[in-house]
Amino acid sequence: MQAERLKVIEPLPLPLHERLFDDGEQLAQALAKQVAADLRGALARHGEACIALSGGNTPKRFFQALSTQTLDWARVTVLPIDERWLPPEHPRSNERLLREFLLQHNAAVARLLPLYRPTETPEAALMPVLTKIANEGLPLDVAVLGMGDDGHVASLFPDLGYDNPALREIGLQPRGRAPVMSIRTATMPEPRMTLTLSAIFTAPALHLHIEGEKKRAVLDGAQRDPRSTLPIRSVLSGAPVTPTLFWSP
Ligand SMILES: O=C(O)[C@H](O)[C@@H](O)[C@H](O)[C@H](O)COP(=O)(O)O
Repeated sequence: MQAERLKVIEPLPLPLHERLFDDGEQLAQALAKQVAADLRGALARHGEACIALSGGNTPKRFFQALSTQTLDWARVTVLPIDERWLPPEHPRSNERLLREFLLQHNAAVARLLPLYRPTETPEAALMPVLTKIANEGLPLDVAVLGMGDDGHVASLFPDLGYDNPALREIGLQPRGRAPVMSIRTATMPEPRMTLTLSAIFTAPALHLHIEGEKKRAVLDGAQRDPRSTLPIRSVLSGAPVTPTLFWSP
């Protein structure tokens, strides 16, 4: 009798809608149009809209394109998805990034809900920030996530919880966890405040804005490997809606 041949079944990649562009400028224009449509839909449905946006370098062109979109920005609330614990005038501040690149032109009248407070540490400001975000910023209507080369999203880094596994639960569990947490990581120069996936996943419109081959390879690996522990894998596996990837080389 022929020995039974065990067929190795490759795990299916996690679901992800994909919109691919030739360059960052085309991506920025398309993402701005999509997000503007998402915001108009939220405004039509419930008279206001709340959007959470990642910081870093990638989103600058997108923010500039979004700032000129026509919609009722006065009824839009903007949150940084995370914040480096630095004053808003610091060049690395995500609040500064939003004020300089998004809250201009048509979007100048939008309301910003910053995560930063002038306290020595993010832990000292956690409860007032968490309360304000929970009461005035959630649920989200739109969230746009970036990703680091190491597969981090927001300020949820791969070493999250290395010294306290409970932190990994708080940050990466898809629901039922605190919406905001303070983060310390060996890979970044300053402590952070970040939305958790519990908060990010309240957005019915969830977009990933990722550029470059290196990040694409990290994303593909996390999408296909069920053993991946990268935070981006937690986004793809836990999101209640299928995210849309906006990618260019
Ligand atoms: O504060 C931050 O750094 C961001 O919120 C972070 O999550 C960002 O999306 C990635 O680090 C990618 O950053 P770049 O776009 O600069 O590569």
